[in-house]
Amino acid sequence: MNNQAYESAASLRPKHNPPVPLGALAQAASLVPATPQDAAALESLQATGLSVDSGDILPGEIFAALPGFNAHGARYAAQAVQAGAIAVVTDSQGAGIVAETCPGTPVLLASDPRAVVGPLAAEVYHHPSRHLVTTAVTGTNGKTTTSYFLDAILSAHLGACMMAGTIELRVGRRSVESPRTTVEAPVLQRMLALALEEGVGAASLEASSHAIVLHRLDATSIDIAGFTNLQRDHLDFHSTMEEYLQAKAQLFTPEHSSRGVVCVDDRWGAQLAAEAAIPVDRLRAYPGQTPADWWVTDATVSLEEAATTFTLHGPDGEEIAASCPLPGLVNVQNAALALVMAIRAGVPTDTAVTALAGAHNIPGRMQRISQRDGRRGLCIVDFAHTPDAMELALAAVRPITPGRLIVVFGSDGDRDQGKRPMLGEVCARLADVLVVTDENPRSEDPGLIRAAILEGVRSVRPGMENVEEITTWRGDAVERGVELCGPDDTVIVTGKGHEPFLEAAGEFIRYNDAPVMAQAVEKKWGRP
Ligand SMILES: CC(=O)N[C@H]1[C@@H](OP(=O)(O)OP(=O)(O)OC[C@H]2O[C@@H](n3ccc(=O)[nH]c3=O)[C@H](O)[C@@H]2O)O[C@H](CO)[C@@H](O)[C@@H]1O[C@H](C)C(=O)N[C@@H](C)C(=O)N[C@H](CCC(=O)O)C(=O)O
Ligand SMILES: Nc1ncnc2c1ncn2[C@@H]1O[C@H](COP(=O)(O)OP(=O)(O)OP(=O)(O)O)[C@@H](O)[C@H]1O
Repeated sequence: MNNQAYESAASLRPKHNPPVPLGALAQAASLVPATPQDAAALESLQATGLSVDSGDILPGEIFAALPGFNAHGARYAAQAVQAGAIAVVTDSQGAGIVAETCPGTPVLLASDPRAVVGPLAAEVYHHPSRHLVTTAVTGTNGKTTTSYFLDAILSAHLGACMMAGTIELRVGRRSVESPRTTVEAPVLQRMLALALEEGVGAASLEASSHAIVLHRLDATSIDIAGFTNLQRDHLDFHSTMEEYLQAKAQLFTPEHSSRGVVCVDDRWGAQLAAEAAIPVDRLRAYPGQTPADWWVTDATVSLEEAATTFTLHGPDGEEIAASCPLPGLVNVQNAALALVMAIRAGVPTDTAVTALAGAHNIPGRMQRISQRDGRRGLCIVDFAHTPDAMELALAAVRPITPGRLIVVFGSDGDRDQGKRPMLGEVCARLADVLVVTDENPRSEDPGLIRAAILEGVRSVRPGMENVEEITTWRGDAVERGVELCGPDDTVIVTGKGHEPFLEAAGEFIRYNDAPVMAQAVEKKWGRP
C-alpha cells in the first residue's frame, strides 16, 4: 500500500480525547523514567495520544520509538519532537539515540517497547473497546469475508459497526483504504475511540498472525474471537505451521478475548479448540466426523440468486435455516462462523440470519457488478490471485453459470513467477473463455508476464481456442469480457479485488476493477 493510505489512516482520531497524566501511563505500562529529570516530567506532563510513527504525531502526543526490523524508531525521535511529541517511550538503545539527537526530551524506558504500545494506546484513548461489542477474526483464509458478514450483522443489531481489516478502515460514514490487515495498536485504539465518540456500538476486526505476534491487538478487549482455518502461508515470518498456529492461538487467551468460536474443519482448528484457554464453541462447516458444538448441513448453491443456503445446528437443538449472498462452499464456513460469533455476542438469531442474507457486495470478494436477469449476464469482481484461490473461485461460479464462464485475469510482476503458468493452466481447465491481461506488472515487462500465463494455457488448450490477449490496458480487457458475456454467461475478473491502484513501471495508477466493470456493463446493457 502506498503512503497515502497511511496518511488517511492517521486521520481517524477522536475529536476530543481527554489528556492522561504521563505518570498514569507510565504506571499502566510499567515504564521507567530514563533520568531523574524524566521522572519529574511525569508529574507535570499530560498526553493526548500516541503513535509509533513519527510522521503521524500531533502536538501533545507520545512517540513510541520501536526497535524495528530495518531501523530503530529512535532515529525518528527528533522528527516526532519537532511535530510536538512531549515524550518518547523506547528501550535503552533508543534512549541513547534520543539523548544524542534531541537532548532534553523526556524518555520512558521499556525493555520491549513494542509490547507496551498496546496497553499504552488503550490507556491514553481510555480503553474504548471495553464499551463496544468487539469481534476479531483470524485464520489463513476468510478473515475479510467473515468480518464483513459480522459488520452487516452487528450493524443490523446495533445501528452501526466499525470495521478494521484488509480492505478498509471505517468508522460511521468515513472510510479510508487500509494500510494492512491489522493496523498498529495506536491507530486501532484511536479508531475505537472515534467509534465510541460517534455512537457506533460495535467493531468488527481482522486479526493477522503478524499483528498478534507484534502486539498490535494487546489491550483490545475482544468479546468474541473467531478462527476460520489454517493453510500454508507466511512461513517466512513463522518458521513452522505449529508456530503459525500458536501465533493465532494467542488470540484465544483471556488476555485478548472473552470467548471464541473455532472452525474445526482442519486439524489445526481442532487442536486450537482443544488447547484454547477461553470458552470456545467448536463449529464444523463442512461434512465430517470431528466432534463439534455447531455444525452445518444441506449446504447448497442456488442458481437463481447466486446465494448459498445451509442449515446450522446448535448445541441446544437449534436448527437455523440461513443463506449468504456469496457463491462457493468456502463461504458457508465464513457465514456459519459469523452467525455463531454473532449469536454468542448476543445478537438475536433472526436479526443475524436476515442481516447475513443481505450482506451483499464485499468489495472485491465475489462482488456482483451485475445480476443475471434474463437480459444481462452475471458480472463479478474477485480477489483470487493464486492458483488455489483461482480454482476455488471458478469452481464457485461454475454451478451458477448455465452458459459460458469467462475469466479476465493476469498475474503480478515482481512476485512469485512460478504461479503464472499455473494460473493459465487452471483457467484453461475450468473456464470456457479466457481474456488474458495485466495485473500489477510493477517493474517487469507486462508482455513477458502474459507470455508465461499463455504458456500454461497452451499446455491445456494447444489450439488456443477462446483465448484472447489484451495488450493495451486492463480496463480494455474487463470491457472485452463484458462484451463477450451473454445472458446465461458469467464473467469474472480476478486478481485485484478491492485494490485501488494498479502498479506499473514504478507508478501507482488509480484503478479499481469494480467501477470499470460497472461502466462496461452500462455500456453494454444500459442502466438497470
Ligand atoms: C514485518 C512487520 O510486520 N513489520 C512492521 C514493523 O516494521 P519494522 O520493524 O520493519 O519498522 P522499521 O522500518 O524498522 O522502523 C522502525 C520504527 O520506526 C518507525 N518509523 C519509521 C520511519 C519513519 O519515518 N518514522 C518512524 O517513526 C516505524 O513506524 C517503526 O515503528 O513495525 C512497523 C510499525 O512499527 C510496521 O509498520 C511494520 O509492518 C510492515 C509495514 C508490514 O508490511 N507488515 C506486514 C508483514 C504485516 O503486518 N502483514 C499482516 C498480514 C499479512 C497477511 O495476512 O497477508 C498485516 O496485518 O497486514
Ligand atoms: N473459509 C475459506 N476457506 C478457504 N478459502 C477461502 C475461505 N474464504 C475465502 N476463501 C478464499 O480466499 C480468498 C480471500 O478471502 P478473504 O479475503 O475473505 O480472506 P482473508 O483471510 O481476508 O485473506 P487476505 O488476507 O488474503 O485478504 C477468497 O477469494 C476465496 O477464494
